[in-house]
Amino acid sequence: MSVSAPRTIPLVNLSQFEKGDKAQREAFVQELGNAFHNIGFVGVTGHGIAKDLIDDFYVAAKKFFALPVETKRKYEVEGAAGQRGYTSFGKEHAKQSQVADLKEFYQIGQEVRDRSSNVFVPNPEVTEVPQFMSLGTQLYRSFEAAGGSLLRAISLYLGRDEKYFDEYIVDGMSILRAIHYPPITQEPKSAIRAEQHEDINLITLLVGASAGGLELQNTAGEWQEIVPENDEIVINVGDMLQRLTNNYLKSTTHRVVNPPREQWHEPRLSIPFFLHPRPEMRLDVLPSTVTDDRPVAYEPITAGEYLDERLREIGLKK
Ligand SMILES: O=C(O)CCC(=O)C(=O)O
Ligand SMILES: [Fe+2]
Repeated sequence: MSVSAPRTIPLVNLSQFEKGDKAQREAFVQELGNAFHNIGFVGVTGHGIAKDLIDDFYVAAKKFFALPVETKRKYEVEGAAGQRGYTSFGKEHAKQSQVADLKEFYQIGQEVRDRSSNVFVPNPEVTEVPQFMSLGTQLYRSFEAAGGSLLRAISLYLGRDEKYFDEYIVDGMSILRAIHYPPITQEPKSAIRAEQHEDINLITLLVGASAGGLELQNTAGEWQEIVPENDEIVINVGDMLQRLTNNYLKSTTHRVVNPPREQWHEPRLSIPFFLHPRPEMRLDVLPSTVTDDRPVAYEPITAGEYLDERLREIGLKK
């Protein structure tokens, strides 16, 4: 992107909320909240996620995806609906699409603080790339902390107690996903790297899209490219937060398009963190978001029930 090109999404600095004075914190809350209300996407700097950690995990993820497919398939975890371990190329598709995305991915899930109360399927250890899980787990914790901070600002924006989300995200169902979009070797029939979709979770934090291609659909229905700069991470609202706020905060449709033919040989690696609450969190619409113009749009449901429904729709759960 040239220096003068306008940004598609606003940019905010999280350290202004974490370390700033009252006025700076209030300004941050408004900027973040307005971005989530108007566009559903925002760029964040000052997020506290160490660049070295991202870079090192990136290297480990590349090593993992370079393994033979038979080796990678050892990490397909039975009964985990793709929520742990490896999901092979051509498996996941967007909910309205019959055609699978041009990607493979690896998902790391919650390691609960108190192992004796673990309700989740454990994460396998990747023996061929020993740093992969330790770096992934560290990155998971960093994302969880930055995401928790963003949700504190959103609680204030919604007029609630700052700690409203805190109890729900401790030991929540969040997922760190390393995605590999391999080089394209022949004209895809209709598939693109990631077909248009909305994320399921509360918010998504995305780092290191190693190449372009990420686009959001604006309210006029046009596709706009998102080009993060330097250490900026891209945050978007997912369907759970949209549902909780009765569509006041927007879960915006996005996709990853194929590059021009000259760049087909370039793979793309990205690392989204899908921040999910604990399964028992209720997603019933907040009464404060219901108005005459905005009547209740959704039935009451828990996060666990909602996730289950969505995993079936995208082909990860039978
Ligand atoms: O690869 C990307 O940049 C975005 C991927 C994405 O939107 C997703 O996995 O939900
Ligand atoms: Fe997404």
